[in-house]
Amino acid sequence: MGYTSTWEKTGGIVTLTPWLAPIVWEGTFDPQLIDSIYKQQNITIATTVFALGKYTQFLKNFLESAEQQYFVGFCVRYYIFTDKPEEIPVVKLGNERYLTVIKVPSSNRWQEITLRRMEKLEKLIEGLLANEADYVFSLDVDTKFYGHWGAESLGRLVGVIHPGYYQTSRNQFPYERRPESQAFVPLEEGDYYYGGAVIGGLVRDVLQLAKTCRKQLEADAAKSIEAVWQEESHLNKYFIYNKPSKLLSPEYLWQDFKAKTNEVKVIRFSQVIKNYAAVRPNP
Ligand SMILES: CC(=O)N[C@H]1[C@@H](OP(=O)(O)OP(=O)(O)OC[C@H]2O[C@@H](n3ccc(=O)[nH]c3=O)[C@H](O)[C@@H]2O)O[C@H](CO)[C@H](O)[C@@H]1O
Ligand SMILES: [Mn+2]
Repeated sequence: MGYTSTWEKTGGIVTLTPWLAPIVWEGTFDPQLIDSIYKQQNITIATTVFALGKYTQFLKNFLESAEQQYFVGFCVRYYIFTDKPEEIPVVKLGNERYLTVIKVPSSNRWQEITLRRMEKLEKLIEGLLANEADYVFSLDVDTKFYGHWGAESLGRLVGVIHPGYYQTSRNQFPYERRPESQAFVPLEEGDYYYGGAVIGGLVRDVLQLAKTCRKQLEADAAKSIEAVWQEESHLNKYFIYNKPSKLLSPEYLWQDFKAKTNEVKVIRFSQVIKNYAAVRPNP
């Protein structure tokens, strides 16, 4: 695909940030070409996913669809954090695809489960990932892959534009607005609103992100303050001062209940519809 055709196909869509990071949309890249470039490098992609309490029910669809769409042909190592190892489904994995289950304590607050992901990610990378993988993605489990997700998503530090806010103006972003929180963002700052469901990049860069957010979460906890969107708020703060080198468009994080729009030509990964009251341990 040539340079001109790239621009012709992207009508109406912003494909570069003001700091010249690509925003990945259908039509801006050639999936076969990019995959073939990265395949020569023999890389391993670690993928962490948390399934605590009733969220183990999402694993089967997550893993089965990932095997169809996610880094097909690459070495992928899944790390599943759970308090219920006996509920991990048996899913047939492709060649060079591995799954490790890591037992973690249960929690009766969903907010604690989501924010603890930063600490667990940090420890996992420090413990073993540094030698086992080149890139890492941390993904929500209440999701399903519907389309190709390959090497076009790789970069030093990768965030996803939240599907609910890609057409929203900055002052409407749901950043943490209380100055007491470490996640505080003033009204005149911020570039995009990123979703907490997808974080990626080189192992070293994701480690730095996880460590920083973990410390900020602890500082907040010491003051008995919890950011409005837990670790997602801290992630958004981090990305303002440590800009991602690549952004994924909402094609990489949609929501099943949302109607498809003109801009989004392909839905690759999407939050499934869930009954919050039925799956979460607390309101
Ligand atoms: C689309 C998106 O960006 N989603 C974010 C959003 O809400 P969500 O409604 O997507 O949050 P959620 O309930 O899916 O929780 C996030 C993740 O935590 C895990 N989990 C949660 C509860 C539980 O009982 N068991 C369990 O395992 C699971 O991996 C889940 O995917 O805000 C959260 C902030 O707290 C996270 O930043 C989510 O990533
Ligand atoms: Mn979710």
